[in-house]
Amino acid sequence: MSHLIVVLDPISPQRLEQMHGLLPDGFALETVASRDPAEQMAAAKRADFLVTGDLPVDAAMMRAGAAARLKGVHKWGVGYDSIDIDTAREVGIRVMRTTGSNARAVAETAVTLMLSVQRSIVSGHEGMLRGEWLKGAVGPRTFLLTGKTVGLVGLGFIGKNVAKLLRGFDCRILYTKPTKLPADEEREFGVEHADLQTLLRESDVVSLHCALTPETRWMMGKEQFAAMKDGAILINTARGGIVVEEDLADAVESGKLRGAGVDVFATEPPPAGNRLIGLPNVVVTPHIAAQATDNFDATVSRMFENIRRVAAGEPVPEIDHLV
Ligand SMILES: NC(=O)c1ccc[n+]([C@@H]2O[C@H](COP(=O)([O-])OP(=O)(O)OC[C@H]3O[C@@H](n4cnc5c(N)ncnc54)[C@H](O)[C@@H]3O)[C@@H](O)[C@H]2O)c1
Ligand SMILES: O=C(O)[C@H](O)COP(=O)(O)O
Repeated sequence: MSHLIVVLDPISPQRLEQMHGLLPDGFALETVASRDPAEQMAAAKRADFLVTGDLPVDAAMMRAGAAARLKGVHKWGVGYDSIDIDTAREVGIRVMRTTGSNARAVAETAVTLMLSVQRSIVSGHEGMLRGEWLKGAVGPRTFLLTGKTVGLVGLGFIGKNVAKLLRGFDCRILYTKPTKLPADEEREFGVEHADLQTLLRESDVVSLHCALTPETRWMMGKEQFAAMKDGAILINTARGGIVVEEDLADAVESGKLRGAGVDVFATEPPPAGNRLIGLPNVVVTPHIAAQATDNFDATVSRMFENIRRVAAGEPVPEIDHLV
């Protein structure tokens, strides 16, 4: 009997062909061509397994899927804030992810955004495209990353990779998370634990690397930006819902913060009029931090293996198992 895997996010024909090449025996693969909720719901009703990147799998889809033939939902990546895992548990649908699979890619993006803002790369580039030679104007707004204090909010797979990448920059690295790392791990990654207030007060660069949860939703707002160092920068490659975007725009516009690097938005794609897009020294990217063509085959193979295991009644490795 063939099991049907449906990928909710639209993907290119080339990627789909690559995925077909990695499909285990006894499985068929389809994608949904649009982000239309009715088509997403129809997919939940015909699939044995759903794969989702950023498209939500909500309670209604879980229930409709469970009433039909849905057995599992696999997050393509790590952050599962758009998957209703409470309902999945209630209706007996397995939820999985590929923990840590994109940590290096996201860490590289976070450091790239830090450098882009510190070194005024994008404002210089945009000036050149407009035919303007901004050497004199941009120069005074250009700083080193070397030697700065970087505060990491969250120090899991991604935060640890950021700490490793920053080694060559001789930064002081602070981190905050609910449980402190053992001392030998702090030494290994060259990081010092701090509470959020201390981290905000002392960091030149604050970079977010925690999940979006009820505790972290809107965690970075007016009060937190006011507590940051004058002229500091904020990097967000975690989730848009952690940051009050209007407050961040105010903090940059007022000059309190010197800039920001933002890969993720509260609503994606961000609606027209989002103030972060177009602010000088706010570098924005379309949620691409996790993307790395180099990782594609390995991530897809791991996802398919997890799904194959559920279909065969075998355990999924603890690290990828959510529900
Ligand atoms: N932009 C992207 O494409 C992209 C890609 C991958 C992951 N992400 C986001 O990054 C997040 C982190 O990924 P990861 O693989 O490092 O996950 P992880 O689970 O390994 O690490 C999360 C860290 O956040 C910490 N944390 C939890 N609550 C916290 C709080 N209230 N304050 C501070 N820290 C807290 C945890 O202790 C842990 O250290 C994901 O949940 C996802 O939302 C974004
Ligand atoms: O959580 C993740 O792994 C990343 O944000 C990638 O997920 P996406 O498919 O939502 O971009």
